Amino acid sequence: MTLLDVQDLQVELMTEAGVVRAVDGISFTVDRSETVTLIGESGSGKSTTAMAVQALLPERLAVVSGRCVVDGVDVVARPREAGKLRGRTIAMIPQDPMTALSPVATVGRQLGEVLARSEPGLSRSARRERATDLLDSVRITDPRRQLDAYPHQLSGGMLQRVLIAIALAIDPHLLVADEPTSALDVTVQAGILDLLLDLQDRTSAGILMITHDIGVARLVSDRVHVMRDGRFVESGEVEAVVGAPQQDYTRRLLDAVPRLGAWTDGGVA
Ligand SMILES: Nc1ncnc2c1ncn2[C@@H]1O[C@H](COP(=O)(O)OP(=O)(O)OP(=O)(O)O)[C@@H](O)[C@H]1O
Repeated sequence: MTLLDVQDLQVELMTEAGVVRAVDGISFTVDRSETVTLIGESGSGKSTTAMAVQALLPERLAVVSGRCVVDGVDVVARPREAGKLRGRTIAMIPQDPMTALSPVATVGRQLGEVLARSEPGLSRSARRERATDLLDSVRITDPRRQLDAYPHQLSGGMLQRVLIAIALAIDPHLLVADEPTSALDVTVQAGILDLLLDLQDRTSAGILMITHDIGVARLVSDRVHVMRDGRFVESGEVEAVVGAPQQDYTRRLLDAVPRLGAWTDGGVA
């Protein structure tokens, strides 16, 4: 069975300026062990899609139609059941690790709270062991000591590793990663992406990756969908799309990859 099956998804957002059709009839799938990337400029509808897949759009402000089936459950038709999938089947890796954790609780406590929900039978000491193993699995050195650290004591890259450990604590089938490296220093970005791929190998999770960065897409994706104004303008295997883009928009997106040298402020028209 396909892990995530999205068919003709449409999302209209009620904004102060009126109704915006943020997602306009897109269809795609993600299987276990597969990474599918939505790539596009800011405002193209990527994050709205990621939120719709998790039934996280505010009901009063968003009209969602189409099908969005996660592990056999259509989260558009049955948003209440989607709540049960979150934190069990679906986990999210957020964009900004600096603000995603509570500043007043230690890493160990925040990881422990997730474990207490996902594995209620664990004793306190077993939870601590499991939390240590999880930090170890995201390559945090001296994990036992880091359990007692507060978020402000860790770097952005370390915090993103902690958030990945928290996501993994529930053994998710589907990971939704919305720009997981864009808030991080370039020197640690590749390490985080490499870690995600390594964990995917071990867990067979499917990944829905959201990025505006063609370098990220190229590194992690099996397939990509290029998004513009709520629609897919081009889809395919990553090497085909990046190597021989068929659409002008994709070509301009590729050309917009920052290079050393002249700075142009053109964006992608
Ligand atoms: N809270 C909001 N209020 C008003 N408009 C919104 C809101 N959220 C999204 N939109 C609009 O919906 C459309 C899709 O936005 P979305 O955030 O999904 O795009 P995106 O590709 O993820 O961009 P970004 O990378 O900047 O997050 C845009 O036209 C955007 O202006």
